[in-house]
Amino acid sequence: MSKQFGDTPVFSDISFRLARGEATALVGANGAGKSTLLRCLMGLIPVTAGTVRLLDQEATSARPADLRALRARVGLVSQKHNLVPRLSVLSNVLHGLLGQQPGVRHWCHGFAPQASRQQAMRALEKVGLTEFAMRRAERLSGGQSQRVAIARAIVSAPEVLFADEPCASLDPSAGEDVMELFFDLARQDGVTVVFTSHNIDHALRYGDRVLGLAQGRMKLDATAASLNADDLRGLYD
Ligand SMILES: Nc1ncnc2c1ncn2[C@@H]1O[C@H](COP(=O)(O)OP(=O)(O)OP(=O)(O)O)[C@@H](O)[C@H]1O
Repeated sequence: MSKQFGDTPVFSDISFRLARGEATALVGANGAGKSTLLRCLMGLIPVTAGTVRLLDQEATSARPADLRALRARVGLVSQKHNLVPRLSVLSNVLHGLLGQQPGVRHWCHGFAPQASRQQAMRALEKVGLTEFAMRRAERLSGGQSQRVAIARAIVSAPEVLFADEPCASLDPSAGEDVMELFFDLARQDGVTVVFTSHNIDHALRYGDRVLGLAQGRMKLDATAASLNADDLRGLYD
């Protein structure tokens, strides 16, 4: 596939396959096109040429309703947690169910069906934050907020998780905790993960496979076990 904004190409003629249940690290310098590629994979923005097949469905030509159904099977963790600050932690986790069950009932925990609240509490349990369920999201630390964002991403039991620099805004220790937690949960449930990172060590440690974007091309596509840090540093030259 290829993607350009106006006349400016971001990447051209790239092609790759993601294996189910595997974690793929997407690396490359600032502006290489990692976030753009993730957004294309999720069908949030159109590709300029080529196709994206996601979970055995053609995402690029899907009708809006089919695309919505497809997105409901996918979770996203972004660099900034994007929680709604004035709402409770539990309400924020419930927002992860909006793709499957749209409507105001999943906006605020007070209106949510009991089954959904239980589902959200189970997700909070997985990230170790049940005691914070009723706390306003604005009163959490950065690390706690990112864990809530992970709970929001996994509450709908997605088959694929996309993570755009999930620990970029965290200090090294909190970042390590978030990465460990994220990958533990993904592996337990056999979820397919694609994550972007500027941390070469994380890419090699948490990725089964590494894709490297540079100069608009996929310069690297290999198993993490076959790569060393210098192979990845070459992408930043
Ligand atoms: N909506 C947009 N309109 C025009 N250009 C865009 C748009 N989004 C991204 N770009 C451009 O596309 C290129 C790739 O950006 P992208 O954010 O995908 O890179 P990245 O690899 O994720 O970078 P970083 O590591 O800094 O987050 C950049 O040159 C950026 O300016």
